[in-house]
Amino acid sequence: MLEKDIEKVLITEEEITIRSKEIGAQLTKDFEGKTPLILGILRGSIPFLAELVKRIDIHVEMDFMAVSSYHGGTKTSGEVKMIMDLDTPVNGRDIIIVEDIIDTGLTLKYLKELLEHRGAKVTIVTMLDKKEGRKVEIEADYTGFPIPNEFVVGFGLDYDEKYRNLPYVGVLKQEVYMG
Ligand SMILES: O=P(O)(O)OC[C@H]1O[C@H](OP(=O)(O)OP(=O)(O)O)[C@H](O)[C@@H]1O
Ligand SMILES: Nc1nc2[nH]cnc2c(=O)[nH]1
Repeated sequence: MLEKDIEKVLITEEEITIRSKEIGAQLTKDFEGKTPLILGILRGSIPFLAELVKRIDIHVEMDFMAVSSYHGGTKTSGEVKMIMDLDTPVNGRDIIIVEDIIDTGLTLKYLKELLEHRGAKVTIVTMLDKKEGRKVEIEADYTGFPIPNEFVVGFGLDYDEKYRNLPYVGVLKQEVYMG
């Protein structure tokens, strides 16, 4: 049903599962002896975060923040707005931010600076990295897949709040934006 709106699949469910296992194994090694706080950025990160945490074989805690830089459609407003802050104290903690995508970098730069200012040690994991979209300098420590500069949906990523539930990452047909 939803598939009829998809022009092409960029990353399959199987590829995401395999890559999540690899990143989870790497995080297990790199954070051995620690209990990092896995920080999911709502809403887009949820499907990837759910996939990833199952592959991390050390104790972790989980919390969530909501920020927004995209206000509908495919365009960014350029500013980041705090929608829901953390209540866990973060001073001195290892925080692993989990994101669905880095594009301009504005969201993660804002979050990283905010959490570091509060005394946390921040590590960034992103499922997708659209390097050509960057407006500010920020890099992920662990990346699932680099992708070209195209607007993508699925596996958490939305177009007007829809398509987040697609089990893969894809590009919509042009007519979907016009209709
Ligand atoms: O690097 P940037 O250009 O800042 O873009 C990346 C951000 O944009 C999307 O979030 P959005 O604000 O659309 O919220 P959502 O997760 O609820 O869809 C995505 O989930 C990232 O958080
Ligand atoms: N859904 C979606 N959100 C984004 N936020 C930044 N880039 C993208 C993108 O390609 N798709």
